[in-house]
Amino acid sequence: MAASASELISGVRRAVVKIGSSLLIDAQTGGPDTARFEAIAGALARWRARGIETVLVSSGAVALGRKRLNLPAGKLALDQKQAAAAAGQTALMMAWNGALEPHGMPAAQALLTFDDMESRRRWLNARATLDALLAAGALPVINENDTVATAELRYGDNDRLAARVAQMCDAELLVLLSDVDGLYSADPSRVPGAKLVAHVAAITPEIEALGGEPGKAGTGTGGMASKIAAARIAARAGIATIIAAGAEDDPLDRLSRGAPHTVFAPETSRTNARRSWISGAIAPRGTLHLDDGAARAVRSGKSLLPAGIARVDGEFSRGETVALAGVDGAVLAKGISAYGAEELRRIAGLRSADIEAVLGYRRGVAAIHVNDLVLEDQG
Ligand SMILES: Nc1ncnc2c1ncn2[C@@H]1O[C@H](COP(=O)(O)OP(=O)(O)O)[C@@H](O)[C@H]1O
Ligand SMILES: N[C@@H](CCC(=O)OP(=O)(O)O)C(=O)O
Repeated sequence: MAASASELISGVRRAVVKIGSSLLIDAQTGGPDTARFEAIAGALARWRARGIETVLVSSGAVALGRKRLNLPAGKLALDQKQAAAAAGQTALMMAWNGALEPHGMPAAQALLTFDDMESRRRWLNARATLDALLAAGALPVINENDTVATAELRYGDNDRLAARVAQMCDAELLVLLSDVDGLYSADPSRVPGAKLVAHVAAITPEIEALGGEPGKAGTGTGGMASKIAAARIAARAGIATIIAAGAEDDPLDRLSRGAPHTVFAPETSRTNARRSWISGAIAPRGTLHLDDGAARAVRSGKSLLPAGIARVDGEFSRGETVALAGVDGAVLAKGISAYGAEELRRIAGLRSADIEAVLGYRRGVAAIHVNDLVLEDQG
């Protein structure tokens, strides 16, 4: 049986909620729709009270900036769009600050580029920052850094960015709030009688065809095609996606009470997705030679501590995939190193408590966290 939204939500610890421009802009004034910001902030606060941490991905900068800079309606040139994003982003964050502050959730802006998401090292940095923000009780509010993004290297829609953020911060659920309450058999704004698709088990070409032309929608840029593309990224990473209407008093709580929506099921588990990513690493950039105790610990499902590393071969940065070899030289696992090769050479053989004294900082207790390790026979 397919899991309903309420079942999915009840098991979630961390989620990414993306909200589209069409919901946040007051159609009359072109400015922020304050009531909508407040409604979403309240919904996020109630999720937090239920123990669900959320990262918000908010569009709206270009639309708000267009108004602030008195730019014409219609398609903007790239440089105009970038200028609009710069002027609109401050208005967007002022609106989120005003809405979130009364709930004791400081809004923390993070502007990400395509490069941040696709380069492993920057990805790890961004992930660490988001973790730290959530641990400190802040609400990360993410947008694409449109002002510096180049035409070729940008998502352009926040749906796919949100899916990558969900993957990055190890969320179990991605919620795309829009002006439509799900995926329909045809664009409901044009085809009366179009039917809601409640559950998508697999993103087939027939499902993709329902997305229609990307970028045809009004205030938003992505349209349904980019939401389906986002759901696909999430599904492959083991994350469920829900598309639902955001124009309600509590759009998140309503989902638990059976409001209409579309669920896209994950294609795999999050652990399997991470494992296939690690074991698919074509050429590990280095080898960590372990002592017997460490090899036994890794085989029995524990993290690798620096204490058990006897030698480090190769040159690699933190976040890159390395092989783990036993005393006999045979590779027993692969994993994503939390430290670069140079750092590991300095802390190999040390107790975790001594890492900071040697490096001046500590990235983590483990050299490779168990979640980032795949035994050879599991690959
Ligand atoms: N098959 C479909 N089902 C639902 N909506 C669709 C479909 N095809 C196109 N759309 C359009 O996509 C719009 C949502 O995309 P968009 O305006 O970009 O939203 P957002 O600003 O939330 O990202 C809907 O309002 C609808 O007009
Ligand atoms: N970074 C852009 C996002 C544009 C975008 O994806 O819009 P939408 O389709 O409404 O989510 C902005 O803030 O305007």
